[in-house]
Amino acid sequence: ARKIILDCDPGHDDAVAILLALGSEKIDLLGITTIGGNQTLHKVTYNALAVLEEVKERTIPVAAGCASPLVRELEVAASVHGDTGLDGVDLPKPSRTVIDKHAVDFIIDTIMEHEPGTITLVPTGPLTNIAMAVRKEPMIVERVKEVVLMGGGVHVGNWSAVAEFNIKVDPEAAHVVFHAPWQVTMVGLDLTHQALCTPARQRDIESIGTPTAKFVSQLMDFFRKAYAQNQGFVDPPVHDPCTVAYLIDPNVMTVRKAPIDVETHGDLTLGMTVADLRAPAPADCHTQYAEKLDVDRFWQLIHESIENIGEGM
Ligand SMILES: Nc1ccc([C@@H]2N[C@H](CO)[C@@H](O)[C@H]2O)cc1
Ligand SMILES: [Ca+2]
Repeated sequence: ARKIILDCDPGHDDAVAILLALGSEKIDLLGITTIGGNQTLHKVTYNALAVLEEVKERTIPVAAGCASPLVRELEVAASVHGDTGLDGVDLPKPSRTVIDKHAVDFIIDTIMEHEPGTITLVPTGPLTNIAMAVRKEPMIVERVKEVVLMGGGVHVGNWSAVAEFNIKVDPEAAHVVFHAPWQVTMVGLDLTHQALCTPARQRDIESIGTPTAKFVSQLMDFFRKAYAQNQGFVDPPVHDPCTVAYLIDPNVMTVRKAPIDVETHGDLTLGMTVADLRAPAPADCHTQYAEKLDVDRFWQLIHESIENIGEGM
């Protein structure tokens, strides 16, 4: 199984990414690290613990990370995730708390304790924790198998005309991550906007009939309303699980190698991920982005994970 650390800011779609990972035997979720993003660090950390509690998962370590971006002030996405960061569901009270190690140290220690090339980092929020880990222990760059992140986009934005939220909240951190010489797969909005939770997909999930299925459906009810009101979508795109789906089955999406850089100064373009598509990617290109999603396969993976979770881990 693919050993991953999920660095997230739950967040409705982050919650689905957690469940997709938990329910797949192809994924060995070594730990969850949290980052201020969709909501404040305290709220998203509570949410991560509560999602695990919801499926009776009480062993996977959860480590809290950075409260705000490297340089800028934190900007949350309450318009889409609500005041709690996971509005629309009654969350169970977590029966445990975070480990006493900071997320940045958890990331570094886990990578340094495992054989080189075995750990995959899966960031689905702002990239502050990942950038801090690279700066504190540069050795992790060569030891990590790869980074598969939800963020950015090629010619598409959701937090400005051209920038995606996770990148725009902390562009300096994103710049560090995209420039470190490791393999980065950017699962951006051009891909994730294909992962729409239509009523039919939601009904298919709910038909599984377990409390977890109901929980996910309730999350989607809120997410649909928030996305319709604030982003003008008919159905909400579930961004974050696309990263985990790619690790379960790489055929679930096509990827294209291209040099990708991050705008950290522009007025109109701050946080834009700029892919250079003018020529074939150079041989040593270490960045690629996801283009086309096999939508049915994606939702099949989600369905299977929720079924596998059954009445709880
Ligand atoms: N409008 C909006 C803003 C932020 C997010 C969160 N940021 C990423 C998508 O931009 C995902 O990780 C998701 O959790 C989703 C929608
Ligand atoms: Ca997220």
